[in-house]
Amino acid sequence: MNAPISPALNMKRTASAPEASTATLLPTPAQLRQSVAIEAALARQISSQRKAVHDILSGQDDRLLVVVGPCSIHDPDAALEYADRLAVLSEQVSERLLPVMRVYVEKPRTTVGWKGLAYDPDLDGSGDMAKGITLSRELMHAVAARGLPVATELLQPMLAPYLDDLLSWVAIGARTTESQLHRELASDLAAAVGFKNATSGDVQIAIDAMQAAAHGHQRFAQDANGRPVMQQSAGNPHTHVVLRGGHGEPNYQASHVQAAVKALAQAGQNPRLMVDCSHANARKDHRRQNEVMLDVLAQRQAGNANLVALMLESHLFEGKQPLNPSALRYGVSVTDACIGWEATERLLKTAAERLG
Ligand SMILES: O=C[C@H](O)[C@H](O)COP(=O)(O)O
Ligand SMILES: C=C(OP(=O)(O)O)C(=O)O
Repeated sequence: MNAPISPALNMKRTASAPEASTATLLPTPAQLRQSVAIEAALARQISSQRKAVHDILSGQDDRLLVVVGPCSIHDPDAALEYADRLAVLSEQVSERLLPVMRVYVEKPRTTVGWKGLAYDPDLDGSGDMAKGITLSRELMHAVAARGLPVATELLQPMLAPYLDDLLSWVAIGARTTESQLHRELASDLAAAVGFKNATSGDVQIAIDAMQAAAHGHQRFAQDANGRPVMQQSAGNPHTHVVLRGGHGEPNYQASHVQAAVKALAQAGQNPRLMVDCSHANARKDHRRQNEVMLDVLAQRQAGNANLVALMLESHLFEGKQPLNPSALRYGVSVTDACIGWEATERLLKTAAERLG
């Protein structure tokens, strides 16, 4: 397939879709957890990295949590080159920052579009999900094995048991924070969860989500062998708001942060939060992530201790490209535009210096 994924192509696919729906069996979570197993030492590393994230969110560790990496993964080799570089940089800034790598294998779409490595690893609409979830788990394992904590957005609750033992931080995205299913899922995770404000800019839904996720829930789930179960979750006390702007308007400035912190305090929730330097906070222009980050650092230097975390969308090379499988540039995003590696390195070193 040579054509990029475009609305026209998606319409063509819909037109040629089979009249009756079809089903293809996938491996169970237990099968995949066995074939891509976590060794005891890696399990200990992930457990201590989760605790480090929890400690930042509770104010016991005053480092800055930085969730950084590609908008989406479409090429595991490029992702691993990125991980190698980030692992070296992490060592250099670890006194003041805790970098966590974005390994995003599912993408929520505003309408239609490529939905990520887990859904379509061959980037051609063939939808080889068995390969997609295997590659996703292998990649997360390889990133963790390089010593990096792994972050992802969990979108399809059924995918969580394939991946969640590898995760140190989880996003519930702007399009799903209000969803009861995603709040229930968050209540059952060991990793910390950041709830994004809505695409409209509504922050209250993220605060409501924190409240809902802190509770135990009885929820429909599948066990490791894929059987349906009634799962009783314990509730997740390690959640926070992510300010990502809304409807093209930023919400990272001091007045927005102050308003969010006040609303969190009124709801009796953790006031420590993350600013996403990308998305509507950057008005969808990746180059603006720089100014968002510098503003947030200045707020923190001015004494706002509730700004404990940042998110950056960054890849090996700057910008984005159309998803054309036969003409892809290596290390460039196929979803939202990202800053390149040099800018990423500069920003993380600047943050470490300013918070030193
Ligand atoms: O972070 C990525 C995108 O902003 C999100 O997946 C929505 O993408 P879309 O509006 O291109 O569908
Ligand atoms: C989809 C993302 O963000 P949001 O939910 O804020 O749009 C993302 O961070 O990749």
